[in-house]
Amino acid sequence: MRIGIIGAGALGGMFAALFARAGHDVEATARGAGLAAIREGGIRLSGGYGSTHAIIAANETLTVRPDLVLLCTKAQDGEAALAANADVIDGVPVVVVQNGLEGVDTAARLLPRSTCYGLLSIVAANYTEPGVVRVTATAQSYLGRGDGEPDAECTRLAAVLSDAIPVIAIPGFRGAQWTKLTVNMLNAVPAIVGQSVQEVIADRGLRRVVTASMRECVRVGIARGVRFGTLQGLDDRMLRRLARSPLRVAQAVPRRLAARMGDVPNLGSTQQSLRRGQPTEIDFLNGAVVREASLARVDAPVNAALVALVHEVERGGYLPRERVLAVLGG
Ligand SMILES: NC(=O)C1=CN([C@@H]2O[C@H](COP(=O)(O)OP(=O)(O)OC[C@H]3O[C@@H](n4cnc5c(N)ncnc54)[C@H](OP(=O)(O)O)[C@@H]3O)[C@@H](O)[C@H]2O)C=CC1
Ligand SMILES: CC(C)(CO)C(=O)C(=O)O
Repeated sequence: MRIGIIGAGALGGMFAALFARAGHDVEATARGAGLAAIREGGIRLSGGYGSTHAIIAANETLTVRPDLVLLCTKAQDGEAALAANADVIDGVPVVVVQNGLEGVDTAARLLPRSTCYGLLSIVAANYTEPGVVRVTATAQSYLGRGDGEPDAECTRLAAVLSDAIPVIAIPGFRGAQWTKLTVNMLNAVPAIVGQSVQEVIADRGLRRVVTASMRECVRVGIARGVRFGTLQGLDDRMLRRLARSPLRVAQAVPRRLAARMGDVPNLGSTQQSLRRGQPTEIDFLNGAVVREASLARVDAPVNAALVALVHEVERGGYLPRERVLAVLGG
């Protein structure tokens, strides 16, 4: 199959290399140093899905109409990247590989003739240098759209994606996006202090802040009428319990999620942007919680404070852990 990958960074580079290894015909888009490196030396993938060196076509935009497109940019770049490729891909099925709540709706709005799905991935991929990706934790990924059962096309695409990594088609995709948003409460604190997810969760004080942001995310979801999807060992019942629990009890959830990442330090995708000197996706992660809270007319002070701290780091570098502890007043 001819597969177009828009944004060959961490996850996009991983998919491009794994689809090429599986015998698909891959064209990827990238920009700047990433594009130059892929054109010159291909993509070198290592880690959880094995090592492979993929020589693939790479351009600023797709030059050939594919049978399937994966949008793998950070959320803030999705709209511009789709618009730049719209002539070639409108009408082609699109899989949006993105965190946050908005990617699939954005793609469906920009590409009215395409059927757009979202892929929720808990794989941890580090884009260590241009053209080089290391998978530090493997995991099941989840494909879907909307609120209902997966349609036949979704099931077919899940099988195609499984040529690269294990993917299942799921019902209730919107609820699963909220569960993934809750998991992504793991991203902000490591990005603020410059440590791995595992280090942050091992730190009692920082873990309390991560737990508080997760609990707040779930409370906001409940206020918005969300039924949380089942993903990465979490489900609606568990998350509702987390929303009612004191932090001392609720911290079991981030602990379990970090344990599932294994021993290889995972920076998270937000901190990786910072290390490359780029703006982060935080307005689509903790920022989404703040926006949804405002729609539900409830407060989200922990998430609002974390968004502000990540923006401060974007401007001036990592902050001491005390600044994070101060979010909970201690
Ligand atoms: N990395 C991970 O482990 C995980 C990431 N995710 C989610 O997946 C999504 C992708 O994340 P990740 O792979 O880490 O992101 P990366 O930043 O590593 O990769 C995105 C790539 O897209 C490129 N890009 C941006 N705009 C364009 C454009 N207009 N044309 C061509 N290329 C473009 C970027 O280039 P440039 O470098 O120049 O900006 C970058 O190389 C995010 O929503 C993230 O939250 C989800 C689970 C795990
Ligand atoms: C699940 C996690 C934290 C994996 O790294 C992720 O989604 C991210 O880094 O954005």
